[in-house]
Amino acid sequence: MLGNTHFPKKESPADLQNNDDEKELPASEKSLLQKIVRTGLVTSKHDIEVQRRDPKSPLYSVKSFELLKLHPSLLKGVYEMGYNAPSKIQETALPLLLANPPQNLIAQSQSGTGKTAAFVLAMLSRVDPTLHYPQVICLSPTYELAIQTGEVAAKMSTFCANIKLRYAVRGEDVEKGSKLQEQIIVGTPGKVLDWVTKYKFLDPKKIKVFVLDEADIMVDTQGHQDQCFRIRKVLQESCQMMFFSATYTENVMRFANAIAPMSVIIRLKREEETLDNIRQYYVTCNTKEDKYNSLVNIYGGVTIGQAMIFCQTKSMAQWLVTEMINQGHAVALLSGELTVQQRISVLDRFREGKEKVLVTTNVLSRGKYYYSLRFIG
Ligand SMILES: Nc1ncnc2c1ncn2[C@@H]1O[C@H](COP(=O)(O)OP(=O)(O)OP(=O)(O)O)[C@@H](O)[C@H]1O
Repeated sequence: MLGNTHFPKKESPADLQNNDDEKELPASEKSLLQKIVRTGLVTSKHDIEVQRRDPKSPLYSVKSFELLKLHPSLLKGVYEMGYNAPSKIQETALPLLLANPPQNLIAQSQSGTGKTAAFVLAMLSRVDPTLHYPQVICLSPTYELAIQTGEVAAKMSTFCANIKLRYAVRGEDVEKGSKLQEQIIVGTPGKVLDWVTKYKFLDPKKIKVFVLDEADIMVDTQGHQDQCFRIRKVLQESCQMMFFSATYTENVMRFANAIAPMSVIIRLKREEETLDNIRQYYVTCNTKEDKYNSLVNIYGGVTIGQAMIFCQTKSMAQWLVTEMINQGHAVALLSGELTVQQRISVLDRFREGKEKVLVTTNVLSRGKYYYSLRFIG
């Protein structure tokens, strides 16, 4: 029984409590949300900590992208993205990632500090565009996170016409017996493992760079560690391992050392969390109409920049989208039935502000949400 009267005017209404005791968002969802709502780099006041096997070996850090001697087309892509200078983690990570002979790197820093941009730049500069077979594998824990990484790679390689990327995620099919021609494979562990070991769409011996991103989320995901190890096992010993994580627990480090032995380890201590623009509440409702009314009330009473609405079922999401469109809202639906390209385009439109409301099922969330609203900005 929810209606206008039940929605709070301001703080602390009896029937709308601060939802502090709600279960923590799944890490993959939190990470994705952070990427979507983020508008720029998270800067850090802390110093980088570096662990090397030989502390006497020189450690370079660069204050400009020019000093990295990147291919001009790649440098142009970096500037086109609006990056003027390397972030703190990039200052130290990039010279290590690009050094010859290649060396393994384990890097930990919180979300938003520039890890993705760092390893994407390294991946792109290690590729030989004249060779038409996979040379880089980059693993992400979920479909959506893989797409985010692929998008960064696509943007950064705008001026590198001959570098091609292929997603190895659910819904992407390759004709049996064929061989992939793209130099970069970005995907989830299960799909990549299938493509490498079961279908042999690519030759693992030709992989020069193996990237493991969001490794802390993988550690917590059933089966991912094992799948990563199985892919790792068929790669050459000389393959450069790049291991990235937002946190630095014992489990993550055990995983890191198994995937990327003899690594240089770099860490950047965490700044305060930056999600203070997200507050959580819940409203108790009995029917979907109640929930819809509650939603309408929220729209009536609160100034909302953008909202993400998580629904438990596809049919609920579809129903809600139709109702909201009828009310004149600019709404997008992100559902499991969309193709990779369609999902990318939906997320892009939302990020660009063309759509004010994103309704989604557990495509974006692993939790069980009933109209879990998330207001952004
Ligand atoms: N050198 C840079 N200068 C300006 N902006 C940058 C730079 N490097 C990255 N960014 C931007 O900062 C934001 C965070 O970067 P990035 O996604 O690489 O961080 P991250 O540590 O990988 O975080 P996450 O794991 O959440 O993706 C992005 O919007 C990215 O485009």
